[in-house]
Amino acid sequence: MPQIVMGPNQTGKVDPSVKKAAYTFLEKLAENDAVPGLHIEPINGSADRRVRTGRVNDFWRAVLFKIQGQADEAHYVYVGVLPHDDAITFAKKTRLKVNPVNGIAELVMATEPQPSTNYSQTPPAQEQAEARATDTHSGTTGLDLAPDIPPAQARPTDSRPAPAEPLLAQHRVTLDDLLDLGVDKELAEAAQRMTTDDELLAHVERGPEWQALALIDLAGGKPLEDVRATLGIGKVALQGETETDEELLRALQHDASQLEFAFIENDEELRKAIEEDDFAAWRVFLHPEQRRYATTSYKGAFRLSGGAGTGKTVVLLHRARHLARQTPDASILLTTFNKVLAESLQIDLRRLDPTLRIAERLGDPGIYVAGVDSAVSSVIRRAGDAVSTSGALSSVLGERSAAIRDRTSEDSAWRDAISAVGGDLPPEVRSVAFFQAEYTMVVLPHRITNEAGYLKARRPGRGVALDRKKRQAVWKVVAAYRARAAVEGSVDYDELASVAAAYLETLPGGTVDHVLVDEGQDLTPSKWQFLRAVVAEGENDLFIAEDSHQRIYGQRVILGQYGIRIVGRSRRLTLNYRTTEQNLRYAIKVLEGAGYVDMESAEENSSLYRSARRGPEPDLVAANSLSDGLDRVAATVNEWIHEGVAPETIGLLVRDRQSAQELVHGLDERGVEVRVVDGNKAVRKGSPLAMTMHRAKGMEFSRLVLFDVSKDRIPAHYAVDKLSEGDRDDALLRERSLLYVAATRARDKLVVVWRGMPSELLPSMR
Ligand SMILES: Nc1ncnc2c1ncn2[C@@H]1O[C@H](COP(=O)(O)OP(=O)(O)OP(=O)(O)O)[C@@H](O)[C@H]1O
Repeated sequence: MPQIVMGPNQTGKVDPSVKKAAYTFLEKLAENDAVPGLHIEPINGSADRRVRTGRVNDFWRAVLFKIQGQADEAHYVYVGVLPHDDAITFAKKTRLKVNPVNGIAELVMATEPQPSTNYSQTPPAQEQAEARATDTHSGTTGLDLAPDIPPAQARPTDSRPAPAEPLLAQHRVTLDDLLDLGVDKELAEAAQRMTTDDELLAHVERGPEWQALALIDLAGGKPLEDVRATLGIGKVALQGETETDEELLRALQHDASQLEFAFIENDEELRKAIEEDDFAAWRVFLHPEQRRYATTSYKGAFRLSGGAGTGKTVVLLHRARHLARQTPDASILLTTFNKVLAESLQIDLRRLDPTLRIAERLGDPGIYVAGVDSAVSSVIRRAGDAVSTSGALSSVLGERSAAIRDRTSEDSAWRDAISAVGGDLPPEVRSVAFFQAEYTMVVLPHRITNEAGYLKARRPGRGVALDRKKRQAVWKVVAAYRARAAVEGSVDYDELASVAAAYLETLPGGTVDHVLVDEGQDLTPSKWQFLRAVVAEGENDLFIAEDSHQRIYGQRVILGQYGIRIVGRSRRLTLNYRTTEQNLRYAIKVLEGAGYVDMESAEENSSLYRSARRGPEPDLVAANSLSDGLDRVAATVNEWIHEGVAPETIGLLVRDRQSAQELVHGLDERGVEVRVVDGNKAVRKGSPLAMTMHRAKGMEFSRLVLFDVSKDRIPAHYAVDKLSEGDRDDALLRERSLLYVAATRARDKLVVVWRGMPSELLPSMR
């Protein structure tokens, strides 16, 4: 059967019915390219002898490249559907070639603009260019389909008041470097003159995807050798002037070619790739780095860090599929911070590949997707009495009844324990936040069960120094907390994770073969000890996706302290697929000025984060009052809906639940219906969504409003007041991270609204 390869799509926005017709056409082609009615025809006078058009219906034609080679069956590279005449014009001047320097496959076109057309179902060039400017997978699209963007070299660079040093020159990247890498000469020469990110982005959108990404990285200061390594660029030698079919097929398999060309495995993949456009791109087109991390075998635990939106979750999903396919009987745990995020992982896993075996129980063959607390509970349930008879329970909590009937209500239990001990407590520890941190960071991970153990415990990084007397007072509170829980037969989530870890440590081997973790920065030591114990140390045991800049819960964790040895197996993704360069720059500024440390104790760095997409600058709205702010948001949301933005892709984020209710109520009064998303409730279509910034973790929106980012709201006083200095610094860091998480949920447009004085954490205000 012929092999279909999806290429850089040239279709632009079309009706769903056209996509459906294109899918039916390709489905037939993939079965048998000799079927009459497909009309696979060469074009007279075309620039590429391999180009073909095929009949989709009376009006539309598919544009394809047929590569026969020595094989019995041909490969067809599909680059889109166009109205009949446009398809012919386009097919005549487009060419699929092998880059002679590095062997990457590229779709290239003549440079003269295409005449505009009048067909009703295809958007005018302006719209196509706009669609591309906010397109996740912008590629060679529009080398000549974007006549509205003037060629960069035609721009009057000398009209600037004071010419700045070009970006590439700032990093000592020469024209020869670019040519040696394989960048097209014209693109390279123009890129050499670019002085701003925006200018460069506008320009590189016209080149093949790999060239765009290489230039963006180089302009951002990534060393040349790293760019080569990232894209897997080496040297090749073509046999002749033009490539053979075999050389072209090999080129299509190049890591960097797979940014734009994907070998389609089955009808389902084909349907998704066609019908869902860029929303499906993550399933089909991976960055070479993403592909590497999804498929490489590692001798032990691996840590993948990367800014918000760099595709860490995408890598995890692909890696889960890769491991499952490699060893169909393997048991894989795909886990994350909570149930909501786990559910969305499971949905995306099914989208990626509906044929994957989803395990019903932890340890069964297949992929078991669960929040880490559910995975803990399932170990405890399965262990039954052994939790106690193995000594696990007492090793963590001391001697107490094995009955676990309930979950401790942590806040009130700590409050009660603190007031029971009362006056003995030094002021710097007299807060629920202190005890929660002390308990999860010191007491539980060290499995301390009595005062003597606590008196000699090491407490690195805890901020508040405690002498013997203070420790004794603190232990009294811990003992009170535990005594009450023992009576009630309750445990908190971290206690349970510690008990499950202690139980698993008594068993030989692991419960699962592989563990994949998302949002690792928010897991506590007990959860890490559990995850360490659930899989035996060895090849591909733990793969951890995390971003220390996005830690919004708990304290900073150093993985090595909990038996997770990364030792050199740690990499970072830097290309943001979600948001525009403009939104990203703004979000990164939120982080500036604060010291972040990663999960291996190294300093975090956000300076290499880049986006290949452009969009408008964020709107910063200073409202006079709450009512004025609500008026402005109502007007903005109405405007977006009027423009045709799908309501459920509009997000409104606030600091806390009460503000979410106020916002919804206020907008309702102004005739704008908004739905609050809370807890585990699924997101429904039809209305803009309001939620807390915490709840928005892991989500994304096309248009986003951060509402009431006012001085008296963020940082939230209840999160930082009454803490010791050390704990307050960390709480402030989490507030900053929360704002970063919130701002990076925006794909295309970000609006930040405050009332009166803006939050001090906002970039422009510092
Ligand atoms: N190779 C790709 N091609 C197209 N889109 C991609 C690709 N990789 C990621 N994306 C898209 O980028 C967005 C962010 O991806 P993902 O959620 O995996 O990032 P993340 O690093 O986990 O983000 P966060 O840390 O903010 O949760 C998603 O919309 C995803 O579909």
